[in-house]
Amino acid sequence: MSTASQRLGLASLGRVRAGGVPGYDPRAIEAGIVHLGVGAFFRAHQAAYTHELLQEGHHAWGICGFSQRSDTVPGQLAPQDGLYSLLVRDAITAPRLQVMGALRDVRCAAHEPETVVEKIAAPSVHAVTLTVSEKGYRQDPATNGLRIDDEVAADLGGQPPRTVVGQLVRGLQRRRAGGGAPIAIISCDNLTSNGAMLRRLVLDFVDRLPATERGPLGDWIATQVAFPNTMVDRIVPATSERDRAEVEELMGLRDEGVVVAEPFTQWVIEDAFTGARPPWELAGAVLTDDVERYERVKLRLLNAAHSLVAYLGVLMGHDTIAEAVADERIRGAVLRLLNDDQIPTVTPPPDVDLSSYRDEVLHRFANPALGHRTAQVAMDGSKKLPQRLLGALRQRRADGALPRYGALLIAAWMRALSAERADGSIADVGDPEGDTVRRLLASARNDHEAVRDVLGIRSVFGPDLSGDEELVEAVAEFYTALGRHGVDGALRAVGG
Ligand SMILES: NC(=O)c1ccc[n+]([C@@H]2O[C@H](COP(=O)([O-])OP(=O)(O)OC[C@H]3O[C@@H](n4cnc5c(N)ncnc54)[C@H](O)[C@@H]3O)[C@@H](O)[C@H]2O)c1
Ligand SMILES: O=P(O)(O)OC[C@@H](O)[C@@H](O)[C@H](O)[C@H](O)CO
Repeated sequence: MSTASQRLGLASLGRVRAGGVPGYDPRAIEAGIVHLGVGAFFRAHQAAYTHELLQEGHHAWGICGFSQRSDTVPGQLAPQDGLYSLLVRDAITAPRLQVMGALRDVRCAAHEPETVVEKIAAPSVHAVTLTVSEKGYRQDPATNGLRIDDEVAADLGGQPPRTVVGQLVRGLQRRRAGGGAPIAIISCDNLTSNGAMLRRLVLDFVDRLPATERGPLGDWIATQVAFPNTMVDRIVPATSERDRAEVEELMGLRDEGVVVAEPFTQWVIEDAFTGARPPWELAGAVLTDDVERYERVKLRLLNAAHSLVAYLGVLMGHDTIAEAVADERIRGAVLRLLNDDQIPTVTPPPDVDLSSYRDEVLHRFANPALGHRTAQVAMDGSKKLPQRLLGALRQRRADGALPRYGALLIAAWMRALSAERADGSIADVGDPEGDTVRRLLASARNDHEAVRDVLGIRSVFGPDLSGDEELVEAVAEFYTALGRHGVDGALRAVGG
């Protein structure tokens, strides 16, 4: 019974029954890193690399983490002194459990905006890492600059910062005023050129400040603040109550902050720093001048395939990615998407063989122990498809090819946002453009018009795709087939 177990924490660390515990004293660690967005991925990825550094004696690199909006994670971790366990699961071996001690302080930025600013400004901090999801950056796809909504406007007006970019700029502003030690801001979200994009948003915010407030801040950021691009990879599903119960059983202590991950992990970081940095290469990270090619392979192969598995899986009633990819029809479609439409658009780095990469991705998706839900991967498609699919799709169109499986992926996303369940209600996988898409679908006179209208959402599809008649026709064909004959019918149509 969970109520009988003592909670994981510094005082109970000696009673951990199974699994590794930190080989360092977490109380002796200094927080040289600030992290924004203490979600599941960060705890299984960047914090796990950092934990390895601490194991090696690099004790200046603990992490002070901030959740952005809700205090759920601080509520789970603060009573545990920042300790949590990582449960690594694969199909064959028994799960491996490790208690992580890198997170030395965890707070909610919405409740303590001033503390975020203070920590970013602290001279002992040399890096800020971020996993705030695609949405968290508030990029305006039309301009590639910042989308000025009410919260950004409030941050620009000098309110305690609520947005990620506002927090960064106010922290950097204070840092400069306090001596101006260089720092690295490291986006770890699945976005194309994530570092360059974040730098642009930060400088855009600075440009919009009143001149008296701005001063030479922009010039200082341009020279003293590094925004390395990164490619991050590890499949980390949302933690379930079953995961927590399993860890409690194994460890003999209750851990509310458990994260679950696959064994595979990869972190490629652009070697472009202006000051001290954590030596993450000691934990297996790759520092390179060429992140772009790794990132493109990952987004266009792994993430695009993930989205297709997720949407077809949702439509066919498969709850998990592993179940969906075990379905030969979905697996076949994913292989065609990769072979026909995506692989021709990437030039891999020298150490990556695309066929092996593709096969490994499918093998990773098939991991039945992860329980990664199709609905989780399907969420926020309008923010993900541009990175995963639309760049490759435009490239194929410029080459004169019609990426039919890419068109199927768009049609499946549209259907997943609007599919009718058995009880007549409309499925909603969660997407910032969900209401817009459903409104456009409801008002169109036919499927062709519906697709043209949806591809006319410029913030997702840019100014060009709704005018591509051949593409609109292909998406409409699969959209109709999905509606009339289900996934099987659409796969027959796309294969023909
Ligand atoms: N989970 C994975 O397998 C995985 C793998 C590679 C990369 N990533 C990246 O990490 C991100 C987070 O994934 P996760 O699994 O930790 O998800 P999660 O739901 O556990 O955490 C999401 C984090 O993003 C923050 N966030 C969400 N919307 C925001 C908004 N509008 N403004 C500010 N912050 C916001 C939340 O506060 C939370 O800290 C993904 O979006 C992706 O870019 C995840
Ligand atoms: O994290 P998201 O929501 O951007 O995308 C969902 C998954 O495709 C993604 O998290 C993958 O699991 C991950 O990118 C693997 O490294």
